Amino acid sequence: MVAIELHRPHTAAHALELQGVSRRFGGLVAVRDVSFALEPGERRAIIGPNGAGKTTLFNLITGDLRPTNGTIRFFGRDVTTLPPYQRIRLGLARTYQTPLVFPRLSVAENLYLALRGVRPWRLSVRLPRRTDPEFQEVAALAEQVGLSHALRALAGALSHGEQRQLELGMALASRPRLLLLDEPAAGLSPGEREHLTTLLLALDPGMTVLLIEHDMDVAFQVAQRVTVLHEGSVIAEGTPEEIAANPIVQQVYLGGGYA
Ligand SMILES: Nc1ncnc2c1ncn2[C@@H]1O[C@H](COP(=O)(O)OP(=O)(O)OP(=O)(O)O)[C@@H](O)[C@H]1O
Repeated sequence: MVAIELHRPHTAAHALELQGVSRRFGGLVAVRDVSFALEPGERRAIIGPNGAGKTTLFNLITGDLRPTNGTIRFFGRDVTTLPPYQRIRLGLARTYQTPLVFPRLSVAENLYLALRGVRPWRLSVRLPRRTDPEFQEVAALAEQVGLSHALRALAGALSHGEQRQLELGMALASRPRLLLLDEPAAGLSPGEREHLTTLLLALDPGMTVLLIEHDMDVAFQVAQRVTVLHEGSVIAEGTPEEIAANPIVQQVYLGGGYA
């Protein structure tokens, strides 16, 4: 009997797939042979102690760094050698550890620029009027990230938590298929963290989200699966419950103190 193999890329179903990805800095291996895959719509957290390689891994996915070895695919397409802007065109968006907003512009202006950055609208810098469709989009984004009340406020005058909300809105402006969040809860008060968690849980379920997070409560609430990095390698992967109960994770990351 002749076996017929269907010609279909085996990775087509994955929103993001890393295969054997490594990155060296001289003699230091910051990321070592990392492989994992995210289903479309999946929420995944990457956790690990300081120096585990989380930021390096993020930069490899965004294209800010090139891997020394391995392959990275978005929706089945090999993007390993693509520069960041081409990955953005394929539907990638990211936020940063320190919110990247224009402090002297209003919330509406920041959101408008983010919308314009991804669409070839007219070159005018005039803000849209309330009756323009563009204004409706700005208002909808502001509402999605809980900033409807602050459309005219200067971004620089917002609280740290609100700046994170604004940055999230700016990242969502491109309607990304894959959203990377770099420590979204860093520096937030407990109340702000709770608010952010609610916003993240309300994101379009079709969008794939990968977040690096130090805050266990946020990571475990938002993510369906968690990948644990230690000294550049993946040491565990599973549901938040499995990770919280994993003795190796408790030992290396949680110091045995996590119940
Ligand atoms: N550009 C670089 N040149 C040399 N070494 C680097 C560089 N970037 C990162 N490293 C090293 O790689 C290792 C992993 O760093 P990375 O910042 O990715 O870890 P991390 O898990 O994000 O840590 P943190 O939680 O503290 O942000 C560290 O030992 C770090 O010093």
